[in-house]
This record gives sequence, C-alpha cells and structure tokens, in this order.
Amino acid sequence: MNDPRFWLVVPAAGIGQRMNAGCPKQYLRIRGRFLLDITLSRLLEHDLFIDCVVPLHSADTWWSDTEASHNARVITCRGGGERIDSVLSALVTIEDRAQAGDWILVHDVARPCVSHDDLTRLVTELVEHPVGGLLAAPVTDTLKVAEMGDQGVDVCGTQDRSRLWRALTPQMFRYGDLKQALEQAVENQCVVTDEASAIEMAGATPRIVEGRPDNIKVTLPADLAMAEFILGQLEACPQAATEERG
Ligand SMILES: Nc1ccn([C@@H]2O[C@H](COP(=O)(O)OP(=O)(O)OP(=O)(O)O)[C@@H](O)[C@H]2O)c(=O)n1
Ligand SMILES: C[C@](O)(CO)[C@H](O)COP(=O)(O)O
Repeated sequence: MNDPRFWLVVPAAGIGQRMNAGCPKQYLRIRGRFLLDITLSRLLEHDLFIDCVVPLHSADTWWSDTEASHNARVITCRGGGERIDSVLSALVTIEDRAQAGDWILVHDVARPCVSHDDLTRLVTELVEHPVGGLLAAPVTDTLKVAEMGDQGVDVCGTQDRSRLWRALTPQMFRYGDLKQALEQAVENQCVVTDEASAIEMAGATPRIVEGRPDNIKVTLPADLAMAEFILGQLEACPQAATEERG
C-alpha cells in the first residue's frame, strides 16, 4: 500500500469579531510573536505535511510581516465569507496536486496550544480509519439550556452531558470526501462550524480522538492570557504535554 500523504489547512481568514481587538486575533502577539506564527510553527514541527495551505482574508495586510510568509512549505489562498468557504478555497488551491485519498488536517489558526503528542495520536489512530475524525475533549461542566428573558438569561433546562464532547482541531478527513462534503453543505446552504459536521451530513461517522482540554481556541479577550499561560507551561515542561489528558 502507498505511504499515506498529508496536507495541512489552517483557516486564517476570520476577522475576530468576538475578540474585538484592533486587528484580527490571529495577528495579536504572545511574547512578541503573532498568534498565527505560534500555531503554524507548532504544527510544522511535524515533517508530515506535503504543504500547509493558509486561507487569508482578502483585506489581510499583516501576512507579509509573519514568519510563516517566509516558509516554503506554506502557501496562501483567498479565504471566503465563512470558515467552510475558506477551507473549500484551500482544497481547490491544491486540487492539481492532491489525490482523493490524501489526508487533510484542518486546524484553527486560533488554537496555538495544540500539542505535538495530540497531533501524533490523531494521525496514528486515524490513518487507517475509513472516515477520519477529530480531536475532542469531554464536556466537564454542567450545561444549561437557557433563553433570553426580559430580566436576563433564564435557565430552561439542564443538558445531559454524559455523551457531549467539545470539538477541537485538527480535524482529519480524506481530500475527496472532505471536498465533496463541504461542497454539498454549501449547495444545501447548511452553515457548518466544523468539517466533521459536513462529513456527518454526508452520512459518515467521524471518530473522536480524545485531546487535551488546553487546546483552546482564542476567541474572547480573556483567552489570550490563558493561551500565553498554557504555552508557557508546555514550553517549560514538555513532558507535561505527554501526560494523560484531562
Ligand atoms: N470566513 C472565515 C471565518 C473564520 N475563519 C477561520 O476559522 C477559524 C475559527 O473561526 P473563529 O474562531 O470564529 O474566528 P473568527 O471568525 O475570526 O472569530 P469571530 O467569529 O469572533 O469573528 C479561525 O482560524 C478563523 O480565522 C476563516 O478562515 N474564514
Ligand atoms: C472548528 C471549531 O474550532 C471546533 O470547535 C469551531 O467549530 C470553530 O467555531 P468558530 O465559531 O468558527 O470559532
């Protein structure tokens, strides 16, 4: 059997509305480095990938100042209005070189704390899986169903969390399956917030690989300091990144 081939897609065309910063959140800095460069450098520590495709916003003026812009293994493309459009754009960008059976790993640029071990385990556990899957972490908080009342947000139920997992990234699917599933979701005007949702809509069953709960997505202002702390811990004691999760 041929050796498996892997590509990396890191969607970075968002504008970070919820971060409400002076620039898209992927260009905020942690200890002097763009969050984007931290994420890409941690992923590209692996020499697994043929190339890394980074969809950028059409108005992006920061990319040329990044470390990644000088990396020959990183190519950019134009992102789209939604995440799904950006990922599809990346898949189209490599359609002349990618084969249907190639593995595509999609990782949020806003998740800089992804651990080397989680990435290795995801690939190892899914490389022969018929569908692929994603890193996810079990929900550990009690989850309330709520509704906006005239006095505030009121509880209207409590969700059974025993079967609930937080979807993380990378998410790993085969090129042909992923491209077809995303195109179908776009055609059906389904708003999917991750790649696994599109694969599920196509009738397949992604596999969950349990990942570290500190693989956080930098979304709100408080997340940036949290990411800086986590990165400090991962760098200070790398062996902690190989300990059991949770
Ligand atoms: N049209 C879009 C929207 C999002 N993304 C990317 O998808 C990932 C997850 O999206 P999210 O965390 O929501 O980032 P933003 O869309 O930038 O944040 P917000 O929703 O607060 O604007 C990010 O890496 C973001 O750059 C993208 O490539 N193209
Ligand atoms: C892909 C993702 O990170 C999995 O949890 C999440 O769906 C991204 O959502 P966002 O609203 O685009 O940040």
